[in-house]
Amino acid sequence: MAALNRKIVSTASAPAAIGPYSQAVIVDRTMYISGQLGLDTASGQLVDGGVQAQAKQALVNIGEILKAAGCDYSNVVKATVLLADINDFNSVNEVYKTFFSSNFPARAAYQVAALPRGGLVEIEAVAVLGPLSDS
Ligand SMILES: CC(=[NH2+])C(=O)[O-]
Repeated sequence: MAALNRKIVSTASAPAAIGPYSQAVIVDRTMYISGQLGLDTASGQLVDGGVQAQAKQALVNIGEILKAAGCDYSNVVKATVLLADINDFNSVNEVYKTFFSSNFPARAAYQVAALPRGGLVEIEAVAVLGPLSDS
C-alpha cells in the first residue's frame, strides 16, 4: 500500500501545545487541528472576558494554524465545540457565526466535566486543503 504523507503543522502565531500533541497534523489533504483553548499566544494564558472572549481567541488560534497550512476558515469541514457549561451554547454560537457565515462545517457541541487550564470552551477542527467546490 502506498504511504500517505503526514506533515506536522507548527506555528509561533498560535499557542504552543500545553501537552503532548501537535497544533495540527496533515494527512494527505486533510488537516486535523487540535482543540484550541482561548489562550493568548504570547502569554500562554487564557484571555480575560469570559466564554465569548475565549471562544473568539480559540477561533483566532485555529485561523493562525489554518494560515500556516496555506488555507482559511472556508477549508474547515468539521468542528467540535467543548463547553464547560452547556448554557454558554448560544453565547459561543454568536461568536462562532462571525467566523463561519455560510457553508457551515459539520459540528458537534457538548458539555464536558472540565477543560484544561480551567477553560470555558475548547474548539477543534478538521479542514481539507486545497480548493473545495460546492455542489
Ligand atoms: C488542550 C488540548 N488541545 C489537548 O489536547 O490537551
